[in-house]
Amino acid sequence: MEASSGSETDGDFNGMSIFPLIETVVDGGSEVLPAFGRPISVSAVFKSDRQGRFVEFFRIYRPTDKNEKLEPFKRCYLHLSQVVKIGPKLQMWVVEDSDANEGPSQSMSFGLQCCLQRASNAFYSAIQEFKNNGTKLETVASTDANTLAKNKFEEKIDPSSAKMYFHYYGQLLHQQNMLQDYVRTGTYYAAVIENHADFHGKVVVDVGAGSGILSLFAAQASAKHVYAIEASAMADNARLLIAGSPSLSQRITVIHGKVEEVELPEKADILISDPMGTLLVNERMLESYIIARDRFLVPNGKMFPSRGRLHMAPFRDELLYGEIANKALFWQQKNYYGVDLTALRDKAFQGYFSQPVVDAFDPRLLIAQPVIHDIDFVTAKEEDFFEIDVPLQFKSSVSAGVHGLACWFDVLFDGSAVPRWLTTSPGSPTTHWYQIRCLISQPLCVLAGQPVTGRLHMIAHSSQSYTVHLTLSASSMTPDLNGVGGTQTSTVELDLKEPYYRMTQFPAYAWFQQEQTQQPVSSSLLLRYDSV
Ligand SMILES: C[S@@+](CC[C@H](N)C(=O)[O-])C[C@H]1O[C@@H](n2cnc3c(N)ncnc32)[C@H](O)[C@@H]1O
Repeated sequence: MEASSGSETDGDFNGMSIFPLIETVVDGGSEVLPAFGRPISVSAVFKSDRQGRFVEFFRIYRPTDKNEKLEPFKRCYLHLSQVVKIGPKLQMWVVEDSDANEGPSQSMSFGLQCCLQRASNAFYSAIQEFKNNGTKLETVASTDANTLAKNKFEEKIDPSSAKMYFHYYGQLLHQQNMLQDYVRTGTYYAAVIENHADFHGKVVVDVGAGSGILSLFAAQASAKHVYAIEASAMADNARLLIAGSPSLSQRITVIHGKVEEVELPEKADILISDPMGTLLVNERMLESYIIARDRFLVPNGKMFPSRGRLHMAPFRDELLYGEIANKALFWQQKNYYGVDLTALRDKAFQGYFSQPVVDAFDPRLLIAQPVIHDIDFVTAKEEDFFEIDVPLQFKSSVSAGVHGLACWFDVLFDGSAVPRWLTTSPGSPTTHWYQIRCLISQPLCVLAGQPVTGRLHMIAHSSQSYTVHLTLSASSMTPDLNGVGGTQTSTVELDLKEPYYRMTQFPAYAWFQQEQTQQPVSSSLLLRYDSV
C-alpha cells in the first residue's frame, strides 16, 4: 500500500511525533510489543491514502540513533479505530492493515503507556484531530520525553494562570474585541497586503492564530501554506472561519497546541503574530514568539512584526493623582459602624498606587521627550524578557508636578515594499491597548529644564505578567540638613497583572481625538487578556 501524501520518513526522525512508551498492555493475553530490555519509544506518523487516514507506529530505541532503520510495526486506519484515554494510558481498538503487518487484517486492542499524562493527552488529541479534521500534517504533536522535559511554557508559567489565559482567548467575544480594533487589525492587513511579495509562495506560521485572521491575510497575500498555531479552544472556531473561504482554506492548516510543543512538517519563511500585551511585554507571549522563531523560522526568515519599542515619559496629571489618592480615603474613617478603619489606610493607599492605570490620555500631559527601549525580535533571546531594566533620563520641558511615568509601545512590520509601524502612542488613534501610566505616590516638583532620572525595572512572574519597580528622582531646591541641595525620589512597585481600567473616564479626550483624526473610538473597545 502506498501512502499518497507526504514523504516517507523511514530512518529519519525529523517530522515524527514520538510517544514515550514504558509498558505495553495487550488484550487477549498475547503480547503485541515485546518487552524490551532497554527503553523504547513509539513514534506515530499520521498519513492519508485512498482508503483513508491512518496512523503508523514505529519503534525507536533510546538513545536515539539517527541511522537506525525504522520499520513500521503497526498501521491503524482511524475510521476503524477507537482510542480511549485512561490517565497516561491509551487503549486502542484497531483494525490493522494487513500490508503493514504481512498477514491477514485483524481487529485487536493494544495499550500504549505514555510516561507522562501530557504525552498521553497530546497523543490522544493528535489522533482525534487527524481523525476528525484530517489535517494535512503528517505529524501533529511532538510528545517526546525530551521535548516534554524542555517545554518552556510549562516550566515557567503557573498552570492556573495558563488555564485562565487560554480560557479567555478561547471565547469569541475576546477575539472579536481584537478584530474590532480597526487600528490594529487594519494595520496588520495593510502591512501584509502592501508587502504581499514577502508572503507570495512562502510558508508562513501564524503564532497564536486566535480566530485565524492573520492566517487568512497571509493566504490572501498568496502564501504557499500557512500553519495557524493556536493553543486555546479558539482553534476550532479558526477552522470554521477558515473553511468559509474555500479558496484560501486549502492553504491553511490549523494546529491546536502551544508553539512550544507542536511540530511542523516544514520550516517557515515568515512568521506573523500579534504577541503584544500592554506595556508591550504583558502576557509574556513575546517569549512564545521568540521560541517559535527558533523552532520554525528558516535562517534569515522574516518576522511580522520584527521590532518593538517601549516609550516612556514623565507626565503630570493632578486630576488622576487626586482620583487615585481619594480612593484610599474610605479607610480614613474612624467610626465605620463603630469600627476604626485607619489601620488599613496606608496599605490601601499603597495598593491603589500599585495598579498601573490604563486609559488614553492627552499627550499634552507629557512633560519630557520619551526614552525608548528597543527590542529586536529577530535577535532577542527568550531570557531577555525575564528581566527588563531601563535607565531613565529626561529633561523637563515645563515647571510642573511629576505624577508618574507614562508608557506606550509600537511595533514595526519591516516589509520589503512598505515598512509600517503600528503605534499605541497617546494622540494617535486609540487601540485596545490604550496607554499605561504608573503613578508615584509622592509627586516630584521640577522646574523647566531640570533633569529627571530614574529606573524602570520589570521582573517577569509566573502569572504571565510583570512586577514593575519604578523610581523617579529629581534634584531638590530645598537644602538638606547640611545646607546642600537634596534629591527628591519616589519609588513604587506595581503589578502589571492588576491594572486599573479607566477607559470610561476620558470622554472629553476621546471626543477631542475623534475630532482630530476622524477616527471613531469604539466604546466597546476593551483590553485584551489583561481585563480578565
Ligand atoms: C492577541 S491574540 C491574537 C489572535 C490573532 N492572531 C489576531 O491577531 O487576532 C494571541 C493568541 O495567541 C494565543 N497564544 C498565546 N500563547 C500561545 C502559545 N504559547 N501557543 C499558541 N498560541 C498561543 C492565544 O490563545 C491568543 O488566541
